[in-house]
Parts: sequence; C-alpha cells; structure tokens
Amino acid sequence: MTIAFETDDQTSVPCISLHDFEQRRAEIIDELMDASTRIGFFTLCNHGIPAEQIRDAFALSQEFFALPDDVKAKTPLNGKNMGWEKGAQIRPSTGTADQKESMQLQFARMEGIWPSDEDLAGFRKRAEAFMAAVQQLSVKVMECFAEGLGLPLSTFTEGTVDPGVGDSQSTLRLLHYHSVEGKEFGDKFWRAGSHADFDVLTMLFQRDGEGGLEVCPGREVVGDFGHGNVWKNVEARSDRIVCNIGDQLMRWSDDRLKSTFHRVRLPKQGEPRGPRYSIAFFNQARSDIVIQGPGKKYPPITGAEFIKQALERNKLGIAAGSLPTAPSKKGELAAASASASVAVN
Ligand SMILES: O=C(O)CCC(=O)C(=O)O
Ligand SMILES: [Fe+2]
Repeated sequence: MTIAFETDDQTSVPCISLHDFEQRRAEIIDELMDASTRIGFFTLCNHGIPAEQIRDAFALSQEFFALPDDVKAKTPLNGKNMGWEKGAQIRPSTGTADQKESMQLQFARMEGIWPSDEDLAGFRKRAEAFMAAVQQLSVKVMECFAEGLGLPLSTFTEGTVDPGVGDSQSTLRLLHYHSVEGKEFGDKFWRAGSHADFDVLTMLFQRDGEGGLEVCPGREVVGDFGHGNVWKNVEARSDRIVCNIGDQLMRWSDDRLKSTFHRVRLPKQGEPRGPRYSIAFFNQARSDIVIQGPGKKYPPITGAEFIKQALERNKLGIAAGSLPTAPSKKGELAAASASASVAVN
C-alpha cells in the first residue's frame, strides 16, 4: 500500500531563545519539554555560539570536501563511525544511498582519521574547537532535559561526555550534498533518506537558503519505523541551530521525548540545484553508560549495546527492501555501490 504524504510548508518547528538563560531557565525547560514531547525537533536562537565560529566550521568543511577524493580516501569511514564516505550510506527507508559525502569526527580513538597537516593544515585544531563549543552548548540543553524529566541533573552529561577516559562516542558529521545541476533523479533518491537519529541529542547547523530538511512527527515507540504522515519543512537559517531528540533519549525518557523521522529532499523543479552543506553534532551515550528511563518502561541497556542493536535493525530493514535502479541521467553518486554501508545515525 502506498501512503500519501502531505507536506506542510509552514515553518513549523518551534524556535526557542536561550537569551538570559539562567534567569529564564524554568521557562526554557518548559519550552524544550513542550517541543520535544510533541515534535522532537526545535531550533535554538541566541544560543551563544558566535556566528564567526560557525562560518569557520563551514569553511573548514568546504576546504576538506574540496580535496581530491583520493586524498579524502586516506581516512575512510571505519566501523566506529569515524572517517570519510561518499555515496555509501544506505537508509532502510529508501534502500538507496544518500546523495552526499560526509566526514565523521570524534574526540577519541581518532588515530589515522585526522587529515594530515600536509593535506589540510590545522584541520584537527579547528574541528576540535568547534566540537567542544557544540558539546558545551549541548550539555546546557541536556541538563534542562534531565531537570524536565525529573532525573539527576548530570544524567545526560555524565551519560555522553567523556570524563577523561577516552570513551566518548559523540560525533561531528560534516555533510556535503553535491550540486545536482543538470541531473534528474527518480523519487527513490534523497540527499538524506528518512531516518531517526540513534543518539541522545543532535545539533545541526545549516546555511541560509540551503534547504530541504523535512521532519515527520508522530512516532510513538522508540525503535520502530512507524511515524505520522505530515512532513514539516525546516527553514535553513545560519543563525539558528536545529536540534532533535535521538532514539537514546527517547528510550531514556520512556518514550516521552520523541525521536522523530527526518530527511533531506533533493531540490524540486525551479529550486536552486547547487550544493548544500550542513554540519551535525551527535551527542552519543558513552559505551558503558546504562540507559534506562525513570519509569523503567524498557530494560537497561548500555550505550554500546544500544548502537549495536540499532545497526542490526537498520541492516535487517535494508535487507527487507530492494535496491532501485539508477536514475534516468546517471548521477555520479546515484547508484548504491557494493561498498555501501550502514553508518550510525
Ligand atoms: O543535513 C541535514 O540537514 C540533516 C542530516 C541528518 O539528518 C543526519 O546526518 O543524520
Ligand atoms: Fe539525522
């Protein structure tokens, strides 16, 4: 059966301002809880990360993706969600590879993954500074969620931030969706196919006018592929950070906070067909941390086991689908390659 999906073109994701954070804390917690129990997505403004630092992160990303493929391929995606991939992330929802390339970076165990200074001088220092800034802001927001859920304030901070033992799994993903100038794609192809993130909290940076992100609220139970049928457009603005709840926080909140399906569509007829760059920071549970909600709706599970099970579910989802044929005018990335893999998130 084909389900008809409507698209809601209104800017429909609430914007939450963090100005005067300490004085407005209670109000901000209410707004975060309201957005996350209903939609699972919201944007942040007046968030305190300087515009200049965000611009620098995008400049870094563009410098990296402008390197020849054989240079980027020196640091390929490993089994731990670190490194570079191009056209290799298949979503169970589509069976096709996302029309993109991405670079995954973490705080620990990154030996052999950082591009060398000869290939891109200063990459590691600039990337780590940005990751630290986004993690710091994430901690502020995650503390609000802990308080809103009646959990100890440090639950998600201790749950995601490495205290110095090298077990962080949080990931910065630089994303480059290629220009689709002169290319036609079938309706099975997406810049990023519909999916829910596996993490606690995602923070996503976009550039003005580089749109296409859509979200579909209505998921009731963590881990299933069911969702509502109205896709809401999220405006692309460089002054707002798009935040969403991931599956780990949905489970940690006994399904109160929603990890919502989202996707990035290809440009429609008449829309700009140039490239799109975005940057996502995934706050992941540390490997040995136990995830369990206050009401114990689900059995306890460690961060490592959670990811393992989520990847298994994705693999089964992909195996159950079938890979479509290539698009009408062959796009460089369009056909899913034999090396296509499942990445985390
Ligand atoms: O690029 C975007 O806007 C979204 C990317 C995303 O959802 C992901 O990488 O998980
Ligand atoms: Fe995502």
